[in-house]
Parts: sequence; structure tokens; C-alpha cells
Amino acid sequence: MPAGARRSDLPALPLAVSIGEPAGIGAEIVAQAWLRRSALALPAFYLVGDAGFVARRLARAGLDVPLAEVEPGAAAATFARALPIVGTGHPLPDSPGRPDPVAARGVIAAIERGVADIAAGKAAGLVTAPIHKAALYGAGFAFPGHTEFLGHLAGRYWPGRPAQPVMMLAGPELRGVPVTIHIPLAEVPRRLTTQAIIETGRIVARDLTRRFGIARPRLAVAGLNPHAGEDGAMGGEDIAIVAPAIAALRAEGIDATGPHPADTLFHPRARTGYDAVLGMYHDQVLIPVKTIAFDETVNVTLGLPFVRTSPDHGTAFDIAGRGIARPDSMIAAITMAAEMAATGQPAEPALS
Ligand SMILES: NC(=O)C1=CN([C@@H]2O[C@H](COP(=O)(O)OP(=O)(O)OC[C@H]3O[C@@H](n4cnc5c(N)ncnc54)[C@H](O)[C@@H]3O)[C@@H](O)[C@H]2O)C=CC1
Ligand SMILES: NCC(=O)COP(=O)(O)O
Repeated sequence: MPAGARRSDLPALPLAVSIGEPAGIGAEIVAQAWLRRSALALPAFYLVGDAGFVARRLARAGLDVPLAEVEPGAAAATFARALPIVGTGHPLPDSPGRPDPVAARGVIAAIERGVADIAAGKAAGLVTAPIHKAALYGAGFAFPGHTEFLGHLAGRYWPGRPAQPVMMLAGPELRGVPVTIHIPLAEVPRRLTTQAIIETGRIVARDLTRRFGIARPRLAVAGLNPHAGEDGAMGGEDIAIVAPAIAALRAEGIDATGPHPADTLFHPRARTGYDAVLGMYHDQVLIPVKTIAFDETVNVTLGLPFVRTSPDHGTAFDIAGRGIARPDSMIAAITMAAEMAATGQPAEPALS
């Protein structure tokens, strides 16, 4: 829990939870979280989507959850008796495991509505259920994932306050940040820049302090190549790109170290030496994070003027519609969003 936040400080406003890919498990894990609201003292939240779809899916999955279609202003008062649903006006198909391109508009609208509600002072933060990226790309979605889309929406609703979204996977034992995210592995060396590492490191250091209460965050920066390049013998990027970024961060007073060989950065003793790892590409970070704590880890977007969290997992098409998906990571995401919102941090200032 971030310093400065206490359970009793849970935000007065509800959290908005976007429905995600309807062919996936999103509706089921939100409903499962709602069923545990009292036992876990969860903060109030509402699901943004299509109430008709949610009702059909929960019936199919054998989840007995009362639903109430409301406006955000009534969600907190409704939460004790029913799962509040805020409609987008876009019907969603109930076809578990089989994504239908017709759903894309409603999936995107739910994310947009959640951010609009935060900007309008109706929601404390956004929790996103997983999307199926390929389905959205097929419908013309121009962003690799939520992370970049939310940066775009921040520009729409907080103009003049440039957002620089940074993905962080935060688990009980490990926080990891991929500097490059959803790009082909073959493109990583070309698109990895010293400036990107510096900007990512600044945002992580700042938000670990502002949102997570860590006074002087320690950042361990992984090298790109085996053995962090072995003095250049196994790749020149660690000397040419990564090391200068670490030097620049240190010159700014940020406690960054490295480039560290990635293979020895994630064992339990190594993890005591830092507050977050900056990795150079997606799997360098997400494999250790999900291996250590798949059910408890939360995907947090740093660098935004609002709070956004998500479960670490995806749409789980193989188990959708059966009511067996574990809600743990969704519950962790809801809890973390509430705790981050409760720190009462104002909208983020622009970074230099
Ligand atoms: N934040 C987001 O929107 C995310 C979206 N995705 C998307 O999800 C889709 C599927 O991705 P995959 O790589 O297959 O990963 P996945 O996380 O959906 O599934 C991997 C395995 O974990 C299991 N699993 C996942 N969540 C579970 C839960 N809550 N309870 C029990 N078992 C669970 C699945 O059944 C499957 O066997 C892709 O389109 C991907 O882009 C993936 C990660 C995050
Ligand atoms: N692998 C993480 C992931 O896919 C989540 O991406 P995003 O939708 O949160 O940008």
C-alpha cells in the first residue's frame, strides 16, 4: 500500500471498470470481485459496458449477481446491493472464446467513458479488464494497447498536460517496467534509445515516490544483451545506449544502477536490492513478474494524470464463459487503484 494511504482512506468516488473484450473473462472476474466486496472491504466500483451482455454472460457462467444499470453518481450507493453497470450504448455479443469484430466499438467506448468520468470528477480511477488487441487492430484501433491509448485520452481530457504513459507490472515481490512494450523483438535494438530509458526512469522514480510513497526509489536497469553485453563482445547497445541513460539518471539524482545482466536480476536476493527493474523489452520483465506472482500482480500505467490499473493477465479465452476464472489479479487491481487514488495526488505536472 502506498505510504499515506490507509484502508479507511478509500476514495469517496467509485472506480470505473471497463468491460474489456466480451469474448474473454472480464465480466466474470468483475462479478467475482463484487461477490467478495464485503469480505475484502473492496472500494465501490462500477462496470462500464452493456448490461444485457453482462446479464447473459453471468447467467451462462453460473454467477448469481444482481445488476443495476445506473449513472456513475448512483454507483457508490448501489454497490452494496448490486453490481452497478454504466452503459455505453453499444451492445456486446456473448460469444465466449470467440472474439467478434463487432464488439470493438463498445470495448473502446467503455475505456473512453471511464476516462471521461474521471475527468468529470465522477470516478476515482480506471481499472481495465483485458482487451484482445488483435480484434481491436482489425477494427482500426491505432494503439498497441491500453497504455498508449490512455496516453492519448489524457491529452484529450487534460490538454496542455502532456502524458507519457509507462507500463509497470507491480507484484508483491517485484515491480518491473518494460522500456519498449508491444513491438516485435526484432525491432527492439533499433527502437531502444537512451532518451526513452531516461524518460522512463524519470517517470518511474517520480511515481514510485508520489503514488507509492517510496522516498528514494532504487531502480535497477537491465542490460539488453546476454551478460549486459560482456564489455561489448555480445552486443554494443549496453555501452552505447543503456549505460549513458543510467549516467544521466544518476546525474539527476535518481538512484539508478546497471546495466545489470538480466539473468541474475530476478532471484530473491537480487530483488532485495531495488524497488523496480527497468527492462529493455516486454518479455524480459513480464516473464519474471508473472512467474513469481501471476495471480497477485497488477499492471499499472504510470505517467498519466489519473490512476489506471489492470489485472496482469489477458482475456483467457480458453476458460471464458465457465465461471472458473480467478478474480485475484482483478481484485488486486481494484485495491491498488483505490489505494493510489487515496494518496490524493493531484493531476501530474508535465515533465521537463
Ligand atoms: N491488459 C490487457 O488488456 C491484456 C490483454 N492481453 C490480451 O489477452 C489475450 C490473450 O493473451 P494470452 O497470452 O493468452 O494470456 P492470458 O493471460 O489471457 O492467458 C494465459 C493463460 O492463463 C490463464 N489465465 C489467465 N487469466 C486467468 C484467470 N484470471 N484465472 C485463471 N486462469 C487465467 C488462461 O486460461 C491461459 O491458460 C491477447 O489478445 C492479449 O493481447 C494480455 C495481457 C494483458
Ligand atoms: N502484456 C501486457 C499487456 O498486454 C497489457 O497492455 P495494456 O493493454 O495495458 O497496454
